[in-house]
Amino acid sequence: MDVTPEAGSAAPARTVPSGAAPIALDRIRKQYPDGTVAVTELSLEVEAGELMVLIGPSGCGKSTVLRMINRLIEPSGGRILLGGEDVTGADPVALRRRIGYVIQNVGLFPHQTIRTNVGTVPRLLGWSKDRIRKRSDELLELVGLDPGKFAGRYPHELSGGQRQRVGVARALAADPVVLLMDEPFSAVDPIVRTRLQEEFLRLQAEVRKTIVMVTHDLDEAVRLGDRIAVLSQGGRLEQYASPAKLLGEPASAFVREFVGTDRGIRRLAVTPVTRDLLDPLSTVDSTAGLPTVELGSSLYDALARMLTTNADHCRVAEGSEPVGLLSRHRILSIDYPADPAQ
Ligand SMILES: Nc1ncnc2c1ncn2[C@@H]1O[C@H](COP(=O)(O)OP(=O)(O)OP(=O)(O)O)[C@@H](O)[C@H]1O
Repeated sequence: MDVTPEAGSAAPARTVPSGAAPIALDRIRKQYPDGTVAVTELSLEVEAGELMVLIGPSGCGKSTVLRMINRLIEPSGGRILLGGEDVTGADPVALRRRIGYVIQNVGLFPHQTIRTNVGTVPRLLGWSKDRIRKRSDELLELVGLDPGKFAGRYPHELSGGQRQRVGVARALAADPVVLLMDEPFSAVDPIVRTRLQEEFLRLQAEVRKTIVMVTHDLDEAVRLGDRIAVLSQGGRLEQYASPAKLLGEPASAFVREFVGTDRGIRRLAVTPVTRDLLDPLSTVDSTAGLPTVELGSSLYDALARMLTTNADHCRVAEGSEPVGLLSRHRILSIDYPADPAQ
């Protein structure tokens, strides 16, 4: 992958992985001209290569925060640091070339081919035609679209899910140090959405960008986020934590209500199968016919396998080696730490 940093890029030497920069919001504020205070004062940091999700009720300021990072919205106060560099006063157009942006419904140019759409930022950066073409095709492949089939098509000749992938390819084309995504998967139906999320996780494992994603879907946040920031009205930070911590230890009544009554199920999705939960294989007369899950897969997956096969146990393996048995009963009787706020 082309990781040539753009002139003026300030990604510091310590940035790991290369091609991604940490973001720090330092007491940023936004008051719109009509007096609405969308973001009161928000400070948080996103590590290089981390996927951070912003979530909260409608109107709490998520999109405002996101758009202040690429200065589509000018902050009223505070600082934004990208790779340690204060970009609050930087030229917004140059800044946006270092920051990929993916929005709902993508916003592809309808009269340009898919390849031309993907090459938008490289063209602005003055890359040669050959390099743009090569890069566009590489990106299309990366998001699972065969360039031979799709590069010459126009946006209306693609499905919604395919267009969304083109949007991601376009945002990644000039190898930005940060990717901002505003409800990127919400315009597609739930099945396509789940598939796009899975593909996106695979893609992120490969490109390891620093990503800030806005969503209103808690399941999406839990599935995709390394950390989740829950905001309340006025862009107030209620909690900033890993999905497991957020579901397991909501920091306030607001967060507890926000993560909802079905958080028990969601916690199963973020809790791995570990050795301490296992019984010996000899607990049952025969393990033949039992479903098998990998050590480290989620309790949710293990339970789902047992329910669909009508089994009370599943075999747990590490690679090809069976290491123990996990029972339904064990999963359902896990004693999570008490919720401190209850
Ligand atoms: N241009 C504007 N002028 C005045 N107020 C605005 C403007 N844009 C947004 N707001 C207000 O700022 C607040 C935050 O809006 P924002 O779009 O950031 O919220 P959000 O959390 O992304 O909402 P949603 O989930 O509904 O998209 C809201 O009260 C909104 O009405």
